[in-house]
Amino acid sequence: MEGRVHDGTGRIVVQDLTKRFGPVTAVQNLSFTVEPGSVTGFLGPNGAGKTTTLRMLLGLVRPSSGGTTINGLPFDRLGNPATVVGAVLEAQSFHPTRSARAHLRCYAAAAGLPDERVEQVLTLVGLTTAANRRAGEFSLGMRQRLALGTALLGDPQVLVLDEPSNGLDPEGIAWLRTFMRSFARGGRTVLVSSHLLAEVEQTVDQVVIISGGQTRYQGPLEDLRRSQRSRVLVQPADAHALVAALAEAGLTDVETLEDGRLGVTGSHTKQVADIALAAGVAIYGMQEEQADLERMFLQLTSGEPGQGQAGGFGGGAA
Ligand SMILES: Nc1ncnc2c1ncn2[C@@H]1O[C@H](COP(=O)(O)OP(=O)(O)OP(=O)(O)O)[C@@H](O)[C@H]1O
Repeated sequence: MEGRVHDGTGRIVVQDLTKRFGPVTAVQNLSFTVEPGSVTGFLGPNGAGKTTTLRMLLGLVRPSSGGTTINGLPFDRLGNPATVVGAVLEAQSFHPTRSARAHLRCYAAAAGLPDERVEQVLTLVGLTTAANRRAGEFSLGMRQRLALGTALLGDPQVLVLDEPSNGLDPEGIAWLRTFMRSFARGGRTVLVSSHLLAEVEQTVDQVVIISGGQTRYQGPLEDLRRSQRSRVLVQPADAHALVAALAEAGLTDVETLEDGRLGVTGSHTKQVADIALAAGVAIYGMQEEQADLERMFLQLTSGEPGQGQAGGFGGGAA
């Protein structure tokens, strides 16, 4: 397509990016890469610098230093950007009396796209029946769909969404999740920001976690999950005997909890039960404590700038 001058990959690269607003350093030496064919969650608490980073990526804010590229090019050299990257940022506003269809036609015309594309996009985002209604009367969920439709007009290779679940009902969230997945499955790139890991956990394959304007972790969500080792909580008749038997089997990361149970890290219920049986120790109760991703996310993001834990998890840290 005309204007699509790029390396063809759909890759997003953020390199040594820094943005200062007067005394506030919103983003500090941030580096990460977003690969095509996957949904990447861009995560961090409120004020972490997510929106500022996305605005720099989209050419809306000038970096103090460092830079960003999409398809190997900075935003202002993308030619016809609508065909490369579509974005839904926070606080989208529409002309209140203009219909959804008229709104999309307006943007399509500006990007040199035919009205036919507007009809395709209305179908894509499920707004066909509401197409002639005024955007001012739309619910928040419908406005989000319209914003997404606007972003998709140029059939972009890369989709950037800033906290898109805000204000969506469960049905809308489920729909968006399916949409993002299928978009990425076709080999395209999705970067979606959120301040809640739980919100995107079921959607994303990769995560970039930032806090205080710095990268805390970058890599597959699965690696992060794996790095959080689960624990078996066990109530034995004879704690001393079980601790000794576990140690003999190489399980030495064992602690005694306040309620008298043992917490065995790095094992699973079947292994602990087998060891107890072989040692002749009766077990009164046992339970596996699931890896708590949210707790890890909070740990990762609670550090101040300069206290990053990057490098400590899963080997994919930036
Ligand atoms: N135009 C601006 N002028 C001054 N400070 C700003 C400006 N934009 C952002 N900041 C500051 O930069 C920091 C990062 O803000 P940013 O909006 O990028 O974070 P965020 O991770 O997107 O948070 P949220 O989820 O709350 O939107 C904050 O301290 C914010 O107050």
